[in-house]
Amino acid sequence: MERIETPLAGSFIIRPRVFEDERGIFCETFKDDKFKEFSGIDRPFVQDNQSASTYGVLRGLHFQRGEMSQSKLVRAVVGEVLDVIVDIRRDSPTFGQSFSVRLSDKNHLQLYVPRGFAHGFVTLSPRSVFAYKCDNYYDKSSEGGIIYNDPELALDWELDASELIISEKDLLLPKFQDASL
Ligand SMILES: Cc1cn([C@H]2C[C@H](O)[C@@H](COP(=O)(O)OP(=O)(O)O[C@H]3O[C@@H](C)C(=O)[C@@H](O)[C@H]3O)O2)c(=O)[nH]c1=O
Repeated sequence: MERIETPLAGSFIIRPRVFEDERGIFCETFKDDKFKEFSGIDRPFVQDNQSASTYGVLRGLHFQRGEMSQSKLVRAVVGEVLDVIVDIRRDSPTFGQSFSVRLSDKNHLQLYVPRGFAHGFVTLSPRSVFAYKCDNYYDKSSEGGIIYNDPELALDWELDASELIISEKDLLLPKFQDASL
């Protein structure tokens, strides 16, 4: 298991060691001690989530505010997604900056999304199963979001707009400038 830097302060990628043989593959997907070493954070993950999506499904950009903010450790168990994060911590040197990485069942990469980041992903394969750990519970009243195609953020989702499948809720999200962070 190794830690790979991203340009956004506090966020990093985890690459597990993958063992391959005639049966398939094996890899460790989470180790508490390694995670603490990589993140420097001693806070337990308290909720695991999973979603399944078809090609073109875009979920995001989401975050929870204040005391209910969540850090997430995300990965694609099946298929491939483009995962996108935006640093929305006003006091951060990388405030407003974004980073994206392809996560797949081939590269086995995981992305650590710190508290104070907006997060989203789009499915690039026919189907994806996306799994993530959260260090705070889901709280509907703390949910916030930013519209995926905000012109200021100018995120590249790699697919044509006509291919995207987005929930009504996500299509109504505000621009970055108007979002209550
Ligand atoms: C996220 C979440 C949703 N739900 C419910 C609310 C709703 O009825 C249904 C679907 O919720 P959503 O449409 O918000 O699901 P989704 O769009 O997949 O939301 C997720 O998107 C990605 C990008 C994230 O970063 C996650 O933190 C989360 O916000 O599931 C829970 O019960 N617990 C949860 O933790």
